[in-house]
Amino acid sequence: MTGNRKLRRRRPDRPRLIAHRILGAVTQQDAYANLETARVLAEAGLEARDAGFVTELVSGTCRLLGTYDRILAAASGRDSFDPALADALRLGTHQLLSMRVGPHAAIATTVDLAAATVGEKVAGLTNAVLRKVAARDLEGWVEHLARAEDDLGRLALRTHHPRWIAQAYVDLLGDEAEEALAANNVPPVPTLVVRPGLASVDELEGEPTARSPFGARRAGNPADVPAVREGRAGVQDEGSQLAALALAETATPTGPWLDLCAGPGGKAALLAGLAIGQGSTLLASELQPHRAELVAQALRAYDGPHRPVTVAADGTRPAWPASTFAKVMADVPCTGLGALRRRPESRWRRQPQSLAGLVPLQRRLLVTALDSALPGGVVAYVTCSPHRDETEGVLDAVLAGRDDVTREATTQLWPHRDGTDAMFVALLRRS
Ligand SMILES: C[S@@+](CC[C@H](N)C(=O)[O-])C[C@H]1O[C@@H](n2cnc3c(N)ncnc32)[C@H](O)[C@@H]1O
Repeated sequence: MTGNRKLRRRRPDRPRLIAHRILGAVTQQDAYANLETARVLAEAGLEARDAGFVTELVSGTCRLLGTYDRILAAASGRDSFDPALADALRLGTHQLLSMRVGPHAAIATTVDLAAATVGEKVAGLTNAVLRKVAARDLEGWVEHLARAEDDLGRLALRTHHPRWIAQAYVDLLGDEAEEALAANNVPPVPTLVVRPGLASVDELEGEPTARSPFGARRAGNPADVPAVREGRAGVQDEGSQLAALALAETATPTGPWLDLCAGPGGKAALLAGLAIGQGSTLLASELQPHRAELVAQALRAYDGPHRPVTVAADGTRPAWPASTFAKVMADVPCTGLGALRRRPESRWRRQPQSLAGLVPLQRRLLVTALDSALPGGVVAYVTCSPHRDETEGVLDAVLAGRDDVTREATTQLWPHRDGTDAMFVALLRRS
């Protein structure tokens, strides 16, 4: 590269530089794309149009990351790149294949970005690889790569999921799996929820949710809604609202309520208001102190004699006597395979081995939840994953050893059927 050509290199534009920084935090430091985007944009002071461009660039790139990596490998003949170069190429690929950015602009701006963030030495490689990527559209690439695949591999490629997740969906849904997987590629409109007794649904300024009487869908920044800013409302998927409602509406003896795995506090915030409405008090318990702090924040607007209590505690070693609670929410840590619409990078980060680590914990937490319930009390076992190992598998293993528990109802929600996260809810009554 001569000195003259170096002088002609443009500085990358700020939105693309910011998108590159956010993507680096996601791919190299395990940040969550949506949280990192919100954090960086809050400080960046970009115009709304540029902020929208960054959000689409990052979330779209993360959602199709595995597909783009396969395209880049095929286009370059290389299995790996310097991490910062890989991120620049991924962003360029998303602009070429999934955004309305012209090929010349997508390639030229990505070459500038790679040169500025990695070094002038990668400019030629970036240009050459992206020209090859631009030779096909996304559908063409998927068809090209699918030639070497079996049926499951083709389904995974077409819907932009890793093979093991496509397999789990096929196991659950058969022919309906493709529709369900495709629904994970459509980002949902944010859903807001009131704290019962503290705000009305009208105050959410959105379209009321179909099944939860406490929610409304509203595009835009939730913090623009006064009730959200004041802690009298929050953000919560309708499926999560329905899980809390199912427990709250089940007839039980009188007694306090427990949320065993409460962080960051979505279900606890709804349950706390519903408990107050029934003359009860919610104890919200969460293992991680910083997440317990988020729960306390979510519950901050409640007051009065039945106001909720938050503690940081290990749910497998309860800090309360057995047989104490009328209603127990066990919303256990899970793979989150049911919330892929809202967490764009999650499908590529999770591995099948994640299940092996989570299932024993899920079983232990369910045992504690059941032991914590009063005779006649009800436990809601909830996952935001439809994976059989985390749902029916855990129930089978735990309930096989207990004759004091009756299964009353099971619900599996799906984005493509219900417009919610794929939340699993089982109601279990202790005798
Ligand atoms: C699926 S999230 C709960 C979501 C929450 N119910 C809501 O609606 O916002 C699971 C939570 O369980 C917590 N957790 C993990 N292990 C735990 C344990 N041994 N005891 C209690 N909580 C635990 C995690 O830190 C995480 O916050």
